[in-house]
Amino acid sequence: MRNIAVLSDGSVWIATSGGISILRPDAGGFENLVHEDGNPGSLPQNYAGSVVELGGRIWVGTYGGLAATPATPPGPHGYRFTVLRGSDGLGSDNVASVLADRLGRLWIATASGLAVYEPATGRIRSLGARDGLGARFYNHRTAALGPSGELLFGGLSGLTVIEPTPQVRPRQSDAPLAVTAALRDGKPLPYAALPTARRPLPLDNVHALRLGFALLDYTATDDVRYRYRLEGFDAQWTELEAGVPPSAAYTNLPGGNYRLWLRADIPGLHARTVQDVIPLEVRGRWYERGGVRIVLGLLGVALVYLLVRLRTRYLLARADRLAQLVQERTHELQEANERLNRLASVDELTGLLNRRELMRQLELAHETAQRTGAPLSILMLDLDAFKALNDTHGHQAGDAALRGAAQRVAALCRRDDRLGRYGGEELMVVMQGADLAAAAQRAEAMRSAIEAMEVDHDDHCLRLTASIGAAQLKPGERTHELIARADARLYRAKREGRNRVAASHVS
Ligand SMILES: Nc1nc2c(ncn2[C@@H]2O[C@H](COP(=O)(O)OP(=O)(O)OP(=O)(O)O)[C@@H](O)[C@H]2O)c(=O)[nH]1
Repeated sequence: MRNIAVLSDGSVWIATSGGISILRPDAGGFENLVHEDGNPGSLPQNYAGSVVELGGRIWVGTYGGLAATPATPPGPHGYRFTVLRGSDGLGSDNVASVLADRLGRLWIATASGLAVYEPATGRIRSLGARDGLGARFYNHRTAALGPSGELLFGGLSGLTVIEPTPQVRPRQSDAPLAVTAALRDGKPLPYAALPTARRPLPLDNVHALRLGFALLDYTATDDVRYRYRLEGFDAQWTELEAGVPPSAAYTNLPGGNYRLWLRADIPGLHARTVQDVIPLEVRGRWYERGGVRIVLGLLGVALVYLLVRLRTRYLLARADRLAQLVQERTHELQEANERLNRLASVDELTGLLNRRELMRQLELAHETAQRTGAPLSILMLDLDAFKALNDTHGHQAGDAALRGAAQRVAALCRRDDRLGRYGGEELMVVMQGADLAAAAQRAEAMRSAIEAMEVDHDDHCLRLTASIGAAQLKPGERTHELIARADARLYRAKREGRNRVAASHVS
């Protein structure tokens, strides 16, 4: 139990460390008021000390602030409290003691200062050294009213005695706020040249400016709170920490006329705010002046234009180079493809069409013949006794002979003919537009050209002959049937003694 107070309606309020218990003479038992989480109208904190009735309200000092509730009997929701806290001007939430003076004011001692509250105006004023207060920290429930109405509060550094009088008018200081030092680029300004509200500070080519300022009243300097704002430059006031010599600093201010607002807030029973305005005249640097700006702007535009032109030219040249490169690469690729196609369709040894290409050409000629009805004949040509030549003179001699025969036959081919190597030492000639008689006649010329051929190899003169089978496409016949017939005639030529042309079928 911390305190007992008998109120005007006869109820007894008992403040304890676990809330308030109320005893009414006409009712049995206690009504208990405690803090309830989530209920802002409940007691702010259970540790309660002082209970004071004043101005139709009951004031309860707690460790959660000063709580007040109407003294009239509670409504259906019970007592509902409003709270004044440290942030409202009490100095701390931790209320040590509360006393009412005979002028109807509440004096609230907290763990961090002493404040006076006027219920009529709702004003809270925090007392300081300027009001003659020597103590700062007050103990719990160490307060009493003296016989002449003086208020006594016990604190860590002694006893505070307050004699409340309605006409307390201590000597009021009207000390002004003034600039006490100025540093331009680190160089101090003589005292006589310090700026005032009527004497602007000229700033020519100054990078860094620092202005020290102070309230010219040196009682309880730590209580004074300072702030400043440069109109036209700062969006907000800059608050300075208590105890630090106040100063405002700026660097590289753009040219123009400014007003530096300085402000000092003095707390206490007679709290007041002092303000001063210092004009600053910053002359623009050479590049900030009108004409120079226009010239610089034009130069900038010209530079950007030049850069864009140069960049465009560079990009166009690069695009040209790339296009040229792409063209060169495409050409090389085309050539490579052509080479590949040639390689894919040409026989390496003889330089004639290879079998795959030969068959493709035969199919094309077959399609044309089918479509146009023009005759189509083929020759199957096989070198005679080629194995013996290989065996006698060697494989390379065989190759040379094969190449020689291919050249002779090629020399006798026409523009529309297609000559290819069908297999080992076997050649095929596709003759578009040639009937059997014409084909047989030209086969005979080829045979005789091979017979007359002499191939020099390793001091040897190689001679050889060839057998040829000729066949003309019959209506409706397929290519493999045509080849089979020509082949059959070739073998007949072989059977009949080689070195001859067989152009008709004799079984
Ligand atoms: N040097 C060489 N020989 C080849 C090539 N292709 C096939 N030959 C050879 O040609 C020979 C063909 O022999 P055969 O099929 O018995 O026929 P041939 O000896 O010509 O006798 P006939 O056709 O009956 O007159 C084989 O010995 C193959 O090795 C080649 O590209 N170069």
